[in-house]
Amino acid sequence: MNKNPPRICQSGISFHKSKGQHILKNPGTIDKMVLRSGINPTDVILEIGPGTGNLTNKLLETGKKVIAIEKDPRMILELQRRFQEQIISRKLQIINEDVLQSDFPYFDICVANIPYQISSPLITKLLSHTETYNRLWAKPGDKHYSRLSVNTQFRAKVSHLFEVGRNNFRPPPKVDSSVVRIEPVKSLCFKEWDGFIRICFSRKSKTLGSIFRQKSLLSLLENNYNTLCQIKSSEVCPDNVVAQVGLIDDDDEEEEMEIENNEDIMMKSEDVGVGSEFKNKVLSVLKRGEFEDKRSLQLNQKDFLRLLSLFNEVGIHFA
Ligand SMILES: C[S@@+](CC[C@H](N)C(=O)[O-])C[C@H]1O[C@@H](n2cnc3c(N)ncnc32)[C@H](O)[C@@H]1O
Repeated sequence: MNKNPPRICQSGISFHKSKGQHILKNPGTIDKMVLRSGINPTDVILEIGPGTGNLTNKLLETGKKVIAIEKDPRMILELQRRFQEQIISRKLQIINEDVLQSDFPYFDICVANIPYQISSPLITKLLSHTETYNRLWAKPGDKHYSRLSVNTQFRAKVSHLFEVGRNNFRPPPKVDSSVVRIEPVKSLCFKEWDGFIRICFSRKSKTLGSIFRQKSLLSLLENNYNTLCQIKSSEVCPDNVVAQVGLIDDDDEEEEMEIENNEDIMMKSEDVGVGSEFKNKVLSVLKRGEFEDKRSLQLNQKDFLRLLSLFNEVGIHFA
């Protein structure tokens, strides 16, 4: 006999715990989730696992476009029955797929009551990372703190919003839940940020003063600087030229890179010798921000942003 029989709960559909089908039955919790998710006026919303559509309904009430990915065909039929009008007016798009196997459509914000079984791979997929959480959220001073931590926290801000007790679900799961907001940060050019962070973490144990004194690095930065100055004076489209002098390849796998040994960087750096004027410019930025004697392992997100903007202020760029 089946010890864990499915229970009939809504519109004649039996919910399977094995598929993570715990339907939110408390309208207050749904309202609060939508309210606190911080949806912007132009956002396209992605909902993962809409089930019978209780959260979908509230999301549609915001007037935004909703794209819902659901694996269970029985739920799809129910959604099609419940939201005929919104499907016709293209306010709701339903995709009948396993979210872990499907390519994400374009979306600005993801609001979902996600199935517990897939929460880890799903969040990993959402953040496009495969690393462990320790490394993702490590802070300065933690043993896991690395270029990866800084880059992930650059891309996403994570905050805990509120708790939802297990009795708000039908059937109730074994544990209470948390509503968490994972907010991708879009403001800065990631390529430039990543180029800069790679350099800062190239020799973790060294001070920034010693890293930025390396001839190969100074020569590379000076080449970039001169090219940008030429672009400015001749009004050539900067994007094209900056791409040609791109500092460092996008290789997220390498956590630590020794600049001295990195042929990739050396190859891109034409050995033109470093003018002392340029070297002074770089060192004066470090001095101005009091970064010369600091090590990357001690710095947080704000410190890195401040140093990058000090470099940018004097025309030094990293992408
Ligand atoms: C926790 S229920 C949430 C239902 C509804 N959104 C609510 O708030 O009441 C999770 C839903 O995710 C669906 N689901 C489970 N695994 C999935 C997967 N791999 N891809 C897409 N949907 C999945 C289940 O069928 C179920 O409808």
